Amino acid sequence: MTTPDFMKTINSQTMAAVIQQYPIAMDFLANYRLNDILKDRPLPKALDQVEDEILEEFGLERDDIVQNFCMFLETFSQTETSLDSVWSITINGGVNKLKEPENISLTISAGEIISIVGPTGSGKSRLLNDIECLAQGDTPTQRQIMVNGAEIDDLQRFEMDGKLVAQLSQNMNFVMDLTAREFLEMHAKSRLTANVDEVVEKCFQCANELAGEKFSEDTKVTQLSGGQSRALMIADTAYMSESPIVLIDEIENAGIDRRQAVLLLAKKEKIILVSTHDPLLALSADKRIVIKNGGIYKIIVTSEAEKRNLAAIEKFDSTLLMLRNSLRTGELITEELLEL
Ligand SMILES: Nc1ncnc2c1ncn2[C@@H]1O[C@H](COP(=O)(O)OP(=O)(O)OP(=O)(O)O)[C@@H](O)[C@H]1O
Repeated sequence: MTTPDFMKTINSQTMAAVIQQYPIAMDFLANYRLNDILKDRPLPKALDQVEDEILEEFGLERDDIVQNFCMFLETFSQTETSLDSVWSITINGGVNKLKEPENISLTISAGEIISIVGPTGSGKSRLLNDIECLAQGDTPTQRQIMVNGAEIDDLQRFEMDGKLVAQLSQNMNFVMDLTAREFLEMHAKSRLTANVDEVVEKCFQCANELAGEKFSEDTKVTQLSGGQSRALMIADTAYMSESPIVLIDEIENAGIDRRQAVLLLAKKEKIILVSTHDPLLALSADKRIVIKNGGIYKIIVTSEAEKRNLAAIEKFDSTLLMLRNSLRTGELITEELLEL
């Protein structure tokens, strides 16, 4: 929708209806100290009731406020629609740490899960960073990232900066002292989510399914464990983020149902790249990129035979999980326990 389209909506719909559709509208009103305007009528009519003094403070006429409001909504809605249309990215190879060419071109489509494996220090995070900054031959690897099969120019790179990729990194440090519900609500509103309560509820339930240890809506985010905060961010990314690409760095230590987390994100038609040392996660992906000496050394498509091995790996994994839980609860690790 463009500014003139928003103008029509704003003139014909009550502010209550506009706010319900675009909760971020409340932030705009708060900026102009207009939180308390009458919401049972369209904005121009509501502004008629506002004292001149308040408007003079900002040096604005009533018409300017309406115009600015429409532009504000247009800016936010554009961020949403332009990102809807990313259906693939292509990694064009550069060079490894020895400056040998990678000689590859890999296209990854929406809904695909790609794992990245390789020894510590081999360059897995570097590859994720190249994708995040939409490298154009200007990083140490000289890789080039294309979007929807086409090269991107500086302007597009700038416009997509920070919007294309949601990065779930190892450490989730929350700086604000909000409850889990307040945190989710804040995100829902700033992302123009239409039905805030419903989405917040879904996110919260999903985070609790993923997290080993349950938490309540009133738990402060600063008090969540590493695993719980990771689960909260994964649910938040799945249900609210418009970013078409999700990069996950080392999910295995997080104490959450990591396989379920990755499958959930893929179901949302996102492009998922997971850097991992974990066989369960690596084989859950459609393909895995093997990194050696800073370069893409192999791309392996997960075969049906490998997928069949997942069941056996899951069994090992649940034994390990059970051992971890026994340790945590102060039990002794006996031979009987290992034979279970
Ligand atoms: N092709 C390359 N050319 C030059 N430097 C590179 C290249 N690839 C990676 N590096 C550099 O090598 C270092 C280690 O890479 P990185 O941190 O990506 O490893 P990693 O595989 O993620 O390690 P870990 O498993 O320990 O997290 C970084 O400084 C990175 O910038």
